This record gives sequence, structure tokens and C-alpha cells, in this order.
Amino acid sequence: MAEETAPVSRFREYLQIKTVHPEPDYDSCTKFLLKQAEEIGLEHQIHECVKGKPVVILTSKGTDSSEKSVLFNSHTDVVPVFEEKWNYPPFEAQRVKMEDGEYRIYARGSQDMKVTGSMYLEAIREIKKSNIQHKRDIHLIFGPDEEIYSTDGLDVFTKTPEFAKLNGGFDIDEGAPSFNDETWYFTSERITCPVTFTATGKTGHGSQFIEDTAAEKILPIVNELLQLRQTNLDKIKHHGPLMILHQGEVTSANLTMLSGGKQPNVVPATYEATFDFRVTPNIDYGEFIQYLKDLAARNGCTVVIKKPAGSNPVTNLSEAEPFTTSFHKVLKKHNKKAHEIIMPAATDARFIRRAGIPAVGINPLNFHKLLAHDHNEYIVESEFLKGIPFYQDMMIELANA
Ligand SMILES: CSCC[C@H](NC(C)=O)C(=O)O
Ligand SMILES: [Zn+2]
Ligand SMILES: [Zn+2]
Repeated sequence: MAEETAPVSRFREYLQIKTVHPEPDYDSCTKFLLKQAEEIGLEHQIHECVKGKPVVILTSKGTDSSEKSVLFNSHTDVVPVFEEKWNYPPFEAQRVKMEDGEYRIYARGSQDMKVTGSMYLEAIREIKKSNIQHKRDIHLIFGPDEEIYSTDGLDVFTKTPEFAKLNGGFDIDEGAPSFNDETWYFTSERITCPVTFTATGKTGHGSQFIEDTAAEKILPIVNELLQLRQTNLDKIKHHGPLMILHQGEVTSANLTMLSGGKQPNVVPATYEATFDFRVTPNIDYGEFIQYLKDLAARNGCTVVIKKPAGSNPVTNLSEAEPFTTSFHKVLKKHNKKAHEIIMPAATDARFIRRAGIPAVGINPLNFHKLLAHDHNEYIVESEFLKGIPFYQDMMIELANA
């Protein structure tokens, strides 16, 4: 049995903190991060835009803090588990030796995204230990509530003077591990767009042909949107198993909640249908919202756009020099077969882009089954360890760009 190294022990300690919704233990998490900062020799700030929702920032000062800084962002919260479905307890972070000799770390958050926060911490630890100087300030941002829309997290924090004071010039953010030897990076993402349609109609006895019912109003909407889902899926189906890389190019629609009715023999007065749309940056967001409003009106329903987004800026890397050159230099040094794709899900990078800062989501882990939000989430230890020098180089190259 290979000895557990200190970076793995610290990663496991981070995973053991139950920052799980609906009641994430942010206090213990902040204590852990501050202990890291003290050991490593980093400055720290804590911003609670909303009480109990800390954004923790750990900083390695550069030799010229007047230059634009570089940000390395990650979230500290994790999604809930169905514990009975796990082979290993999700908050023990067990280190398990596999038949191929590899070690895996099983825990909720191991992929999404404490592995990234841990790689940032270990990378900066190495930089400080070796006393390597860098020009720009490096800020590690640990944000809360990303998994629940970041309303009390980066969404609000990125609008504060404290965020502006960080003077960010470039942001490295959440990515996804790849299932092969390629590394994907994201300069844009689909807008997360939860929408609820409500139909109201006549009620009465379940034995009668009541007219103008809620069901008759909601169903055309549901049917049209499920058809839209199919049409958009058909556009990317030809990619076969690689379709997953092209999801961001189209808008997805999933009926995620449907409710109405109290008893079988009472015609319901209302029906509610909630869709999780992810709106591709390839279409006009405003036009899509108008389409949903028209669809509701045409069917005599009301519609609530639950998280109106305003804008969905895309990072144009050709306009993000000198950082872009440094970013690609590091990918090359680490022999990354890099591909730019559209992030199909939502990350906190959207708020940083909205603040006018170029942001790139990336995850250097290769050969992983994507297990974010799934049972038995794990990472392969050797890939985590390989990611540390990757981020070390990324920090130094960007901070000296
Ligand atoms: C919508 S806010 C929640 C964020 C979450 N992000 C990821 C990467 O899983 C999502 O896209 O559902
Ligand atoms: Zn995440
Ligand atoms: Zn997530």
C-alpha cells in the first residue's frame, strides 16, 4: 500500500467537511481555508455579502500589485447525496486501492469541485515553499452556493467594490474532467434558465366534461417544448458518442417539475410546469425569453422566468492577451490536447465574465467518468497529483504575463 502523501491528506480533509446543501457547514470550511492560508503564507479576506455565506479569498502578493491580478475561482459547496446508493460513505473521503494499482478518492465534491480548490491550494503551496516570485497578485477565490444559483455567492460578490478591488485581469474557473486524453476548456456557457408556466382553468366534478381546464392549457406548452427539445437534440445527434461535447451548441429543455391536482375526482384549478432550459450562446437570449412569453400568452397561461440573466458574455481569448499566450503555453507544456467547447452547465465564471473579466473554465483531470452530482463520485489520485504542477505553471505564467 503506497503511503498517503500530504497533498492527498489535505484534499481528504477538505472533502470531509460537510458543505452539503441544504445546510452547508461553511464555518468549518472557512476554518480549514484559513488554516491553509496560515501554513502556506497567504493573505486572506472573507466577504459575507450575505451573513453565513462566506466568499474566502487567499492571496499571494505579486511584486507589482498595481498590475491586473489573476483569479483562480472554485466553489466550496456540494450537492446532496443519496447515501444508501454509495459504496463508500460520501463524507469519509476514503482512499481506495483499485485492481489496476491506482488509488481513488471517493467523496461528494471530489470532482465537483473540491479537487480543483485543492489543486489550487497545493500549487500555491509549492510556489511559496520554493519562494518563487511573481509579478501580479494571485487570488484564490472560494465561493459559496454555486450549486444553488450563487445568488448569495459570486452573483452578489462580483458586483461589490471589494471584488472590483481585486483588479482581476483573467480568471481560471470551473471545468469538467474529460473521459479521454483530451482537455476541454470553456470560454462561454449556456444560460441557466428555470421557467415556470401556470395554467388556471375551470374546476368541478371529475365525472363531467368541464370546459376550459388547466390541463388543456398547460399541455400544448409542454408538448411544444418537448418537441423543441427533440429538434435541438436531433441537431447534435450525428456526433454519436462525442455528442456530449456539442451539447452547449444547442438549447436544452427539460421538464423538471409538474404539479397540479389534489384528488382524482376533482378537476384541478391549476397546473404548473417548470422547465430547466439551458440557453446556448448561439441564439439570442432575449428573443428566446420573448418566445416563451408568447407561448404562454397564446395558451392562456402565465409564465415566470425565475432567474432572468440579462446577458451572457463570451470570453474572446484573442482579446485577452497577454494572458491567452500564457494559458496556451501551459497547455502545451503539459501536453494537453486542448479543445474549446461551450460549457453545457452553469458555473460561477458567468458572473466574472459579466464583470468584464475574461474567464476560462478548465479541469486538467483526464480519463475520468463524469460523476459530478452522481452517486459514488471519485477522482483518481494520480490525476489529482498531476494537476498540481499544471496549476503551479498556470499561476506563475499568468501572474508573470
Ligand atoms: C444553475 S446553478 C447550479 C450550477 C450547476 N453547475 C454545474 C457545473 O453543475 C448547474 O448547471 O446546474
Ligand atoms: Zn461545480
Ligand atoms: Zn455542480
